[in-house]
Amino acid sequence: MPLRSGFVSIVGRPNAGKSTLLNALLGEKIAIVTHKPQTTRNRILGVLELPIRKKAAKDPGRGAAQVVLVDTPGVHKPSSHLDKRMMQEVYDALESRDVVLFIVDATHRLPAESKSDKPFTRDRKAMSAEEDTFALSLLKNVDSPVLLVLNKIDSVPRAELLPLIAHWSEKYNFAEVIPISAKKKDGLEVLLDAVVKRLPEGQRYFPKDQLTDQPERFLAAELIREKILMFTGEEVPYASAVVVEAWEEAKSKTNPLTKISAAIYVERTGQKAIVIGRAGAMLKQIGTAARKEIESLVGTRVFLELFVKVKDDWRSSRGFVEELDWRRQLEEMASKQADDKVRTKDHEE
Ligand SMILES: Nc1nc2c(ncn2[C@@H]2O[C@H](COP(=O)(O)OP(=O)(O)OP(=O)(O)O)[C@@H](O)[C@H]2O)c(=O)[nH]1
Repeated sequence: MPLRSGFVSIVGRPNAGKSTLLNALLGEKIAIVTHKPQTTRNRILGVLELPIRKKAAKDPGRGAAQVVLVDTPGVHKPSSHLDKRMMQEVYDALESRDVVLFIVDATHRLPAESKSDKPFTRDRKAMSAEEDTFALSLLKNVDSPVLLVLNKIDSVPRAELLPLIAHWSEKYNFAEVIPISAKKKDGLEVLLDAVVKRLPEGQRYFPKDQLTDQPERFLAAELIREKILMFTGEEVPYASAVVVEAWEEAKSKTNPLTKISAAIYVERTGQKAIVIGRAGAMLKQIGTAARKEIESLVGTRVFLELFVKVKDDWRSSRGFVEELDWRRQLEEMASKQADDKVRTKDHEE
């Protein structure tokens, strides 16, 4: 059976569980996850290699496939430059895709239910018709099949799923509806079957053993940002950005140590004080938690140095927001390396 391959974009409102789904499908953490909305800022590719699954009694089997998953920032109406950049990442991810997964949080109550006197718990917010309509509007020009993925079914009584499916199916002609729990890894095989059968036959886009297009250096920055999101409150998570400024590979083979130095940018001095904490306690907590995860990512001990810098209103600065884009940082690093090589050559001549 020939290989199937293609790009599959995961889109949906903030907090729907897109990054959790990406990590669950890959079996590795390549995207950070928090309970705070708008955690993901850039689109991230995850490459999933699927071997053949042989036919069995009740299983029609599945051919081999390479599924390139594209995680995207949550769909929201942009206000700052950062928001606009995040939404551009969503638009880019929707262009010429083979399949789109539109993921919704099944714990959100239907608008009709919201009017009832059932009390809402923190985890069961009402749907916002306006935000959902905005998210759906992005699918207007999508030619590829769109699957509706109802996530978080572990937290919703089964009986509540049918009205939810009816509600969404009225709004868009989804190719299929698939209930899952990304957190509990429930329904993922059914989802993959539905995806793979819609992919064209073709070559691999990435080498067989490549997991993501995002280099370790940038995932490390994301892991630091994840800890800031986890440990700080109020506006600080949204006003923070992390840039790895230096990365020194381990030299010793016997007891390898990777040295990393990263800057945490915030928008105001008050936020800087929060990130540093009393006697540096908060920064230490962020650093220790991030270091542990980076160590398991790179497979060596890690020395992590963190600095906190204030950049007034950086989210509204187009230039700075562009600089944060890791694809752009990568290009700049490559061109600097090329310049350095030329300079060394000049020197030798
Ligand atoms: N109960 C339950 N919670 C889930 C499930 N999937 C994700 N979550 C939780 O939902 C929250 C948001 O998950 P993310 O994966 O960061 O969501 P996202 O859509 O990538 O969010 P943004 O980056 O804001 O767009 C986290 O607290 C997850 O643990 C699920 O299947 N069940």
